[in-house]
Amino acid sequence: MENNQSELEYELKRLEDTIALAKKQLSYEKQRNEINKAAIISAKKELRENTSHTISGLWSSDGFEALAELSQYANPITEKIVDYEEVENKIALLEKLIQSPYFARIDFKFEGEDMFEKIYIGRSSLMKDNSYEMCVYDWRSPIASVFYRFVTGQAFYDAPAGRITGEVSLKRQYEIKKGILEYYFDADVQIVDEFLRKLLSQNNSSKMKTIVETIQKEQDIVIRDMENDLMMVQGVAGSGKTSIALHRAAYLMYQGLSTKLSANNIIVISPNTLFEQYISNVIPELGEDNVISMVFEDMLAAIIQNRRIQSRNQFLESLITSSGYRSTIKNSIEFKTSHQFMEILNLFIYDIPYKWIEFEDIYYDGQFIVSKEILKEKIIGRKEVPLGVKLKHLEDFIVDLIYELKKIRINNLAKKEILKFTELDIIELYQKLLRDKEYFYTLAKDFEIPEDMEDILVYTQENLNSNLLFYDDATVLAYIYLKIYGVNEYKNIKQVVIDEAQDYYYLHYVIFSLLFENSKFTILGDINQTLGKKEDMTIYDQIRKILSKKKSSLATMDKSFRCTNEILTYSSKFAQQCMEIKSFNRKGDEPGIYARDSQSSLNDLIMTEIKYCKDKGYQSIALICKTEKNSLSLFTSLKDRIDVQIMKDDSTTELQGVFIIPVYMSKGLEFDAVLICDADNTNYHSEDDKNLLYIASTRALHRLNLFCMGEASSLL
Ligand SMILES: Nc1ncnc2c1ncn2[C@@H]1O[C@H](COP(=O)(O)OP(=O)(O)OP(=O)(O)O)[C@@H](O)[C@H]1O
Repeated sequence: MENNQSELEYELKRLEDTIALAKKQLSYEKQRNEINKAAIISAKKELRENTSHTISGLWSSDGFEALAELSQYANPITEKIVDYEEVENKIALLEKLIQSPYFARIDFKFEGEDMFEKIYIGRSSLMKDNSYEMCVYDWRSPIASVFYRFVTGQAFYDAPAGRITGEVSLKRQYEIKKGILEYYFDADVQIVDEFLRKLLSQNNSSKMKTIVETIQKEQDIVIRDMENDLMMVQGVAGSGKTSIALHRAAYLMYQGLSTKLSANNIIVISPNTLFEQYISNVIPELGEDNVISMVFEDMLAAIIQNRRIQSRNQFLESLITSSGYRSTIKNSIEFKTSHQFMEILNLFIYDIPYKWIEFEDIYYDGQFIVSKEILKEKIIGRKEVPLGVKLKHLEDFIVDLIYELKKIRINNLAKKEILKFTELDIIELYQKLLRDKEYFYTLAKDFEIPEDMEDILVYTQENLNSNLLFYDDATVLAYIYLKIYGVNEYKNIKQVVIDEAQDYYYLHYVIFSLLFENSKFTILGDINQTLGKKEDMTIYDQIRKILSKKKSSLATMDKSFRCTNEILTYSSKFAQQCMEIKSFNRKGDEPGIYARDSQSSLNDLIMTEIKYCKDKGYQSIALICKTEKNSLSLFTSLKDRIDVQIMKDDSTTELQGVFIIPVYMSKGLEFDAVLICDADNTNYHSEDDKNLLYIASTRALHRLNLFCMGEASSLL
């Protein structure tokens, strides 16, 4: 690319000045933290010296005074530590900034002004000393949106004070590494596309990367949306949904500076641990460290407590592999997470104090305290208070009555005995609901129930007797817990980001709405990547209804950035819900289907393909099988021939080198090359299997091939 010499000199000088400014600020911040550190050490010493004799006596009669004295010394230390950590964060940002201070520039003339201003945009901002003038603007600042949304000409952006209009005369992009300007180019649409194509052609790393330099206009609109309480995205595989989700979380953090949103106010919910680990670098790389990240099953486990829960991966494995039980498993989760069953549960929960709690007259030390009628009345009234809370109040009421009459505080053992009925065993209650068939069918009489309801009841009873809570029952129990005890956690959450939206069922969304009653939501999914159930666009209407937010919007993304043209065209035939899928026009090899008569000759072929991929320099080569069972058998036959890993439910290994992975675990991830290794007709024949093939084949960035022993799947 030719650059005018004086422009180049200008840019080199600009870079030098920016780095010098950042270095100066870095040295200032480092000095500040040396002082902070010394102050913390001396304050700690003071605390030790002045309070050591009282710390041991905290439980003595003058303990309270000692505690007050202790906090008098401890509080300033806490403040200094917070200050220290803040400066440490600044230091980390400046160190990154010195390596690569900005990636773009726009020349913008504000309406009514004569001169174009040069606006440099980087991953974080840099302010000139002793002024409010920006040397580099954060990519999340309002003016930076002009870079993502406009080419040269008239442009505008929305600032807190309102819409600002103006004109763009130049858009420039830079590649700066280790403080050195490698190149820059003035961007028109074609050149930007070319730049992006080169970027997308690179080989994969084991972790997801940031996309700040190339965020597309339609992605930027979602990332910066502050209008909607519920922002939904339906995007084809590889359209950047996860990227958008994470950049949006970082953007909301930045917005939080003005809206008092703190790190604890944003939660990103991941479908599983492997995915959580895969995306774990992005938000820190965007300069934000403390966004809460949670795996959905862990949230269920936190609500239910003390019971081991079947993971979604384990659930999918059993759904996919079990031939006899398959339809029962599928119908069971579909029914138990449906609106109908939720209504049945609501009737059941309403009934609990009438039918399932045995109130008793209370005696203490032989003396009558209170009648069961009074106790029941107290529980049945005040419908707006959750049952669990009322039972707790009842407990206090009885204890107080005893104290009034007997003037003694009862000990815990006696309390437990007296108050047996105020503690509910939710699992036992749920079992009763399913065991008492007459009662169950009475509650269900107005609702549509599945034809194999009897099988589902038997299947559930068996599962509840095992020491693992199955995924569907865990969902139901979490719902009952929340309805009975109310929500005590997540009260401070203001923004919830949910990826892989198509994987959650009706009741899951009800749980989200109970947990995060006052939050705003960003929900991203792809109906073509649904596993274990049928899904179409109505899922988004359902979500809208369940979360019932004032303002909501659904954006659709139809362009895939991940796969080559050939892979995308091939994968599209597995997409069941017709929607146009555009590719980024990146070329590659045609996917091939290779069948062999014996496993050993198939393995030889797979080995040849792996060698080819390695020679091409591919960093991540995924051998995808339908199930964990198939993965294990492939692993056994290859492990002595090649360095290969296997991904299982609890794997947290980096996704690098050659690995074998069941298709449902590969969701959301991507690999340089994909080999679908069991593409025969026994494994893939149904409509559900089509979705599996869609997911597996769209994981490939550059190369996709399918292998099978015997007859190839008729779906290929
Ligand atoms: N604007 C962009 N610039 C550069 N790369 C991008 C951009 N948008 C997406 N990508 C890249 O495309 C790939 C797919 O993105 P991502 O995983 O976010 O898509 P997705 O819609 O969540 O995919 P899936 O639903 O298949 O899991 C990633 O490698 C991501 O870095």
